[in-house]
Amino acid sequence: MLLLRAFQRAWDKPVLDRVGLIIEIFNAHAFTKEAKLQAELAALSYKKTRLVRVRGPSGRYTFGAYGEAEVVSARGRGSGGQGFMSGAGETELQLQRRRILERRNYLLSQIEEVRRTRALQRASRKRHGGSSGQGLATVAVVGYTNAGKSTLVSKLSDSDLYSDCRLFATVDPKVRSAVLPSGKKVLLSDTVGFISDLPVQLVEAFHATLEEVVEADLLVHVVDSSAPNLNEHRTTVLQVLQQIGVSEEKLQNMIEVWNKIDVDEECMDVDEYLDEDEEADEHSSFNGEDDVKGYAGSISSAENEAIKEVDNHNVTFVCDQSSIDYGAMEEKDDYSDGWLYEDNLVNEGDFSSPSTVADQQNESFNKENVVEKDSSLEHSGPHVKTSAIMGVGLQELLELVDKKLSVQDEKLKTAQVVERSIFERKWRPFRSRESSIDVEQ
Ligand SMILES: Nc1nc2c(ncn2[C@@H]2O[C@H](COP(=O)(O)OP(=O)(O)OP(=O)(O)O)[C@@H](O)[C@H]2O)c(=O)[nH]1
Ligand SMILES: [Mg+2]
Repeated sequence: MLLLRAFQRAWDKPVLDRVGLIIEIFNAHAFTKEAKLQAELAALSYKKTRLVRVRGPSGRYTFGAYGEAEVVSARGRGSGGQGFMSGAGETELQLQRRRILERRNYLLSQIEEVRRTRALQRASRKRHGGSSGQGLATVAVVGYTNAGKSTLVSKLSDSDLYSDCRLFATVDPKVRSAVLPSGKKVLLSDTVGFISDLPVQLVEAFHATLEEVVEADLLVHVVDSSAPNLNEHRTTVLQVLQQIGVSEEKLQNMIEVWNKIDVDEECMDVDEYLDEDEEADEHSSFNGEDDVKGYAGSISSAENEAIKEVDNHNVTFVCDQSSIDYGAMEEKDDYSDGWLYEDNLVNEGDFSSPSTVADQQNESFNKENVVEKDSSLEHSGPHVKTSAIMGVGLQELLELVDKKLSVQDEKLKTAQVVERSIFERKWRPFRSRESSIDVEQ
């Protein structure tokens, strides 16, 4: 934190660490009431831990987040003298904390209301969604940020969801309907992308969004197959899914989509981007300060651009689309051949018993992760290779979704029949020979 302030003073510009930057981006992309509430909550939780002593525009000392006013000194927190609000019986720091807490409680109550509304909407969708009065199954599309979830959902549902080569293009879930090859209608839920080391403030703030995932009938995990550290992305997504309470059964049943097969390397990787100056930081003269993660350190032109854009509330992720060779893709004859794979999730006997689905999938994934990136993707589970942007592999994906949902339907029907037959059986008092024996007087 000290280092951040030093940079801030030296450059006379706001300097953000990783968490701060992510929260700023969420804020900049929040348009709906729900997203705005959640982003403010995250910002507030972040601010609470970073209150420092500042001199306001009036010259009065108070506590605030650095960047709000001139930082004077962090000393004197909770002390008497100027730190006290006269007659209020609480220090300035306590006052600021109380204000944050009050606002936080208000936001939480609002978010709770949004959550209730969402639950009602979900229940209604489930009950009345289908044209025949039947409920609709929900398929949540999850994955690391920038994997291509929104592009995929748009293509599958023939709609136009916002997608962009930037961090967290989607900050609130959107539901669109799609028709499966069997003619069955389903709801596709486009969700917020995950990121490694998801700031704790964001996990809490986006809980309402994550509920969509927990409640879905089926999950589709979109992996950006062109990302240099896709293994890490994959692990992150599986871990977050477990953390938010997705059942092991649902994880086992999850379909994996290896997207962006048309490109080897497109966007600069999200983590590379965020972590780059962590590395730079290590080589800076401030080496050893461990609480600086993101944008402090030597500033490359791309990062400089990002900081400026955050400042203007127009955060952009630098991306080079020129590496995509669309012409070459169009020349290929048959895209559908070999897009669909259905290997077993875990090749029993090959691996030492991993404890969770995440472990299992990753062990399987890592085992095959040899030098060549393409082969690293083989044998990790039921998966479909797609290029969402070019509409390749979508039919295969829909077929797999169709198949998975009908298997689930069958299981559900069988379970219901078994349950009914148990409950419909009449109960008769148990009669044994002993019960007819007279008790001796
Ligand atoms: N080359 C290529 N680019 C793709 C493909 N799918 C998506 N993209 C691009 O990848 C970028 C991110 O796509 P989005 O659909 O916004 O990704 P997302 O997973 O929804 O991202 P967040 O909402 O930020 O989590 C955009 O620039 C898309 O045009 C694909 O199959 N091939
Ligand atoms: Mg998106």
